[in-house]
Amino acid sequence: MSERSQQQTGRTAAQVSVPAAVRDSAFLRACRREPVPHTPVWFMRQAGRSLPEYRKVREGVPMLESCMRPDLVTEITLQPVRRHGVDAAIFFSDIVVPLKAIGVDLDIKPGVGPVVAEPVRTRADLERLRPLDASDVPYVTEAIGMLTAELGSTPLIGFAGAPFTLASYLIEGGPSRTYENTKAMMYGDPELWADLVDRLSVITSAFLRVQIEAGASAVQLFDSWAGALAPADYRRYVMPASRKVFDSVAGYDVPRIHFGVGTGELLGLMGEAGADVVGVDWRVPLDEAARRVGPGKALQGNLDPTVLFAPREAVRAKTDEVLAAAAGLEGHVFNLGHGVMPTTDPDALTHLVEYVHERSAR
Ligand SMILES: Cc1c2[nH]c(c1CCC(=O)O)Cc1[nH]c(c(CCC(=O)O)c1C)Cc1[nH]c(c(CCC(=O)O)c1C)Cc1[nH]c(c(C)c1CCC(=O)O)C2
Repeated sequence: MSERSQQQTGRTAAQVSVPAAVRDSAFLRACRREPVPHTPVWFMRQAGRSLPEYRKVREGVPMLESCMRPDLVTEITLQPVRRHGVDAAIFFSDIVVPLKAIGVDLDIKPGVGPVVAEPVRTRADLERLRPLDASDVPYVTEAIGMLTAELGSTPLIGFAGAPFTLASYLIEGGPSRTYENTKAMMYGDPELWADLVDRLSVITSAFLRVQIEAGASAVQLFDSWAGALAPADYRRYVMPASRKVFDSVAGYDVPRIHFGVGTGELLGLMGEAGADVVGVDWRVPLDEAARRVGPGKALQGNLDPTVLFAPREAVRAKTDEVLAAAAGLEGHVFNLGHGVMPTTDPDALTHLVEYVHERSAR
């Protein structure tokens, strides 16, 4: 833990404690690979456009503004917990919120995603990326305080974007399918690239620590687009920065989850970067994923989110396949292989939570 954040809170990592009832939840037990009464379930993007109550409270409020209003953050985070009975809440925010908080000119465009006004391409551009401090994101601390009071024994997952995925938005200026400018910097100016992802690791580490110190009892590092990389390039250009993030929160009693899409070839390395739980998309069955990740780590996943558009019997059959592949794992957190799609029927999600609980009850 940095001296700076110790000064801010007057606490050391060992003094930030998770309440016993939260610590004993099925979700946190599964993350620690301990026996569970049932397989815990939560969904990436469980809060959001699939829920009519979300669309209602978001009416007329831009995405980034909603992330900065503790009353809205609290309400939106709680909505899927109330409706679906999931085993964990995920803090409502976005991976670009810490960048916005340090003054990067960006917006989240509906249906598009994050768009950066002036993409980062040169050494001079790096100067815009100063470290983040708890005082830059007071609304995060406030919202998490309100949330943990409401959530009782339900754990709250904090999250951040990993350096590679954040760098891709900053360099491309928005979403990309090819990451051509990102890779051009990575291969063409490795020193500039290393400086960029190092700065991002400092920002991301601070953002996760703020959430943990405010009461988040697990953290997920989203390297959503890392699947665009070959393993050797991931190891060389990305893993050191992600490892730095995981190391910076290693002293807390809080599991660290790492997730990306299309990362079948990277699962071992993503575990090695410092995760306690490795997230798996739907392309690799969980028993095979466990072989790739190796012992000592729990897995999270991995129902294809589009399965929820099929009839109930098909959803149940595909869920049984996931549970069967996970049967020999040391720890399993049920999730989708990527986020809930906005057009998903919310009742299908509620049914899925009930079904996983029922089928996995021990
Ligand atoms: C890549 C990424 C982003 N943001 C995030 C990631 C990593 C997760 C992943 O791989 O999907 C992380 C994220 N973004 C959001 C959450 C909330 C918590 C949750 O999972 O419920 C989380 C965990 C809210 C959001 N973030 C965003 C929305 C939609 C905005 C809206 O409802 O108006 C939500 C609910 C916007 C956003 N922000 C981003 C994208 C691609 C989009 C979607 C663009 C669109 O389809 O409109 C960047």
